[in-house]
Amino acid sequence: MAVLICGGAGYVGSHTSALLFEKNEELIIIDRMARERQNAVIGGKVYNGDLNNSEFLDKVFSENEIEAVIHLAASSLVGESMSCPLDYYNNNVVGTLRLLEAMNRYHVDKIIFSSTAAIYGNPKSVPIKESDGPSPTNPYGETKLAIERMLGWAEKAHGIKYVALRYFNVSGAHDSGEIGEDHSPETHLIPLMLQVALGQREKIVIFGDDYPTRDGSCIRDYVHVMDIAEAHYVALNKLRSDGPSGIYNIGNGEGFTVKEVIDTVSKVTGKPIPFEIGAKRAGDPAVLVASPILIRNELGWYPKRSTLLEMVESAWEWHRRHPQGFPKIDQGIQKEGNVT
Ligand SMILES: O=c1ccn([C@@H]2O[C@H](COP(=O)(O)OP(=O)(O)O[C@H]3O[C@H](CO)[C@H](O)[C@H](O)[C@H]3O)[C@@H](O)[C@H]2O)c(=O)[nH]1
Repeated sequence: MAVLICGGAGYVGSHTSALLFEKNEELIIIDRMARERQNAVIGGKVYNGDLNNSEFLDKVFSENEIEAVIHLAASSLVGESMSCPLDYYNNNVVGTLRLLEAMNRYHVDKIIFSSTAAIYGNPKSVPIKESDGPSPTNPYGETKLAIERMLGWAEKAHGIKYVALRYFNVSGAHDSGEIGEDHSPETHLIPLMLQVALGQREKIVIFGDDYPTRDGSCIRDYVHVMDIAEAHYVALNKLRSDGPSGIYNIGNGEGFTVKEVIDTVSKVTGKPIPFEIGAKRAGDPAVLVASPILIRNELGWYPKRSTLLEMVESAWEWHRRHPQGFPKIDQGIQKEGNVT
């Protein structure tokens, strides 16, 4: 039986797919960008399509024997969600609703869901525990919280077991240096800085320097993408062995300011990273740092590449080797494959 990975051509999705492929899992990947990003996918049967399309889901579920779903298909930019909230509800909440309906129709009863630290909003205390009340400050976080709650009700009514993984700030790349972070347009801090180091950008804008933090810039908990991929595999095996549903933080338990990230990127790349101070970004909490204790105690997962240096080195390896990101299809580099 196969594992269905929704959003398997995205940043976390492609690394999770690669890990499961290396573990000899049978994979079905669906992604609405599967054609454009086919070079991000190293194995499995790939379908190009949208979760909101129930007929498409019927095709995927009827053509394959699916044991479990790993669901990472979502719009995930905090700033964009502030200006296009309805798109976020449509892509994230409605897309997941259609997926759960399909799982229910085809009697698939296990799902690993990619949730986010954005559901906490401005935390009352750090490190943030899963038991701390959710209070999102942006529509992106609201949609992920709505989905977590939908999963809870779907379990009660339909017996669909779930693990929701609340990612903090994903960073780094696959050990091969052949898969990595490639968004268009890029908005994330570390890849933007690496573009400065590559000479593709002049400088970085720090979004606010009067937050109540040690140097005034925002603090985030960065976690390596391969550690996140591993968390999905661990969670999948927990559900396979009849473990209970659960919601877990996926972070390191340590936070770094934007200015500290600049210093690390400069050290790793050997290049200065010029910056200027800009306005705060709407919806940005000052500090997000995880308590990663619960998942360690219950699932035995902990981050193995936990230093910022390791994460930036790994991201730099990918960006250095692939300064333009994945080869684009219109550049004529196309893989043999069964993109449907
Ligand atoms: O040009 C930039 C880009 C970012 N930042 C700052 O750098 C930090 C990290 O920003 P990212 O955009 O890299 O990441 P976010 O923290 O906004 O978002 C990440 O965490 C969120 C949860 O809070 C969501 O999960 C989201 O998908 C994920 O990318 C933030 O404090 C942001 O204000 C800057 O100062 N300048």
